[in-house]
Amino acid sequence: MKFSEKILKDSRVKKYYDDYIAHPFIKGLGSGELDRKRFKNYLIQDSLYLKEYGKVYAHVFLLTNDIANLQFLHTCMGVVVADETNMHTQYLKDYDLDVYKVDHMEVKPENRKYLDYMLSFTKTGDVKEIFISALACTLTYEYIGKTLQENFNHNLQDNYYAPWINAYAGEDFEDFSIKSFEFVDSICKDIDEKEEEKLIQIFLKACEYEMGFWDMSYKI
Ligand SMILES: Cc1ncc(CN)c(N)n1
Repeated sequence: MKFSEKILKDSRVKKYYDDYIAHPFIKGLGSGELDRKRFKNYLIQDSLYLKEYGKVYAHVFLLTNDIANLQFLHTCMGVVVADETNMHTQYLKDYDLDVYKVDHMEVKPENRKYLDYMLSFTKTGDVKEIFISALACTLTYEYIGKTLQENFNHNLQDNYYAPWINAYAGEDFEDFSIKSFEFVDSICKDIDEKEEEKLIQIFLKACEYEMGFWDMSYKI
């Protein structure tokens, strides 16, 4: 079995996925009833998150030598600092904000800790560890987007959060997620069980930080 399949089949990972779908912030996105103040809080923190998250991929880029993977890592940075950030820019207009104004705002501790966790692996220089620490970000959002699209399909046209849901449930993000898995499988093809478990622990810790991010966003 490929390592990416092992990650997805892991019962500890599945538990996080179920808990995200039950989270009030995520349920509110699906129903459209999430308080906009909470979403504003999320947008600000996530805009701050994305610009530093992009640097995690930039570190992997620097440690990579073959052109195919360099192209993929260039895409990763583009998804984060262009595509996702541009979506936030659209929403931020509703709050009389833009990413440049947000740039100088305070990074909340839950956000900072998650970023510092991922950035800590850039110091070890191990591509597998760095990339796996960043992977939960992509995979959990794809899962959340797709699940919300499936569960709330009947009322999405009037849902303020539909552009957010559709972006993460869409083909472009799915393609990004598939390519992320292919990259993981290529860099992890020779690892033993012990290293697999070490990397799964990193993935699980990132899942925990993702949950902390939803809690932080909901709390105002
Ligand atoms: C905190 C967080 N995690 C994941 C994603 C999706 N890239 C995001 N925008 N923000």
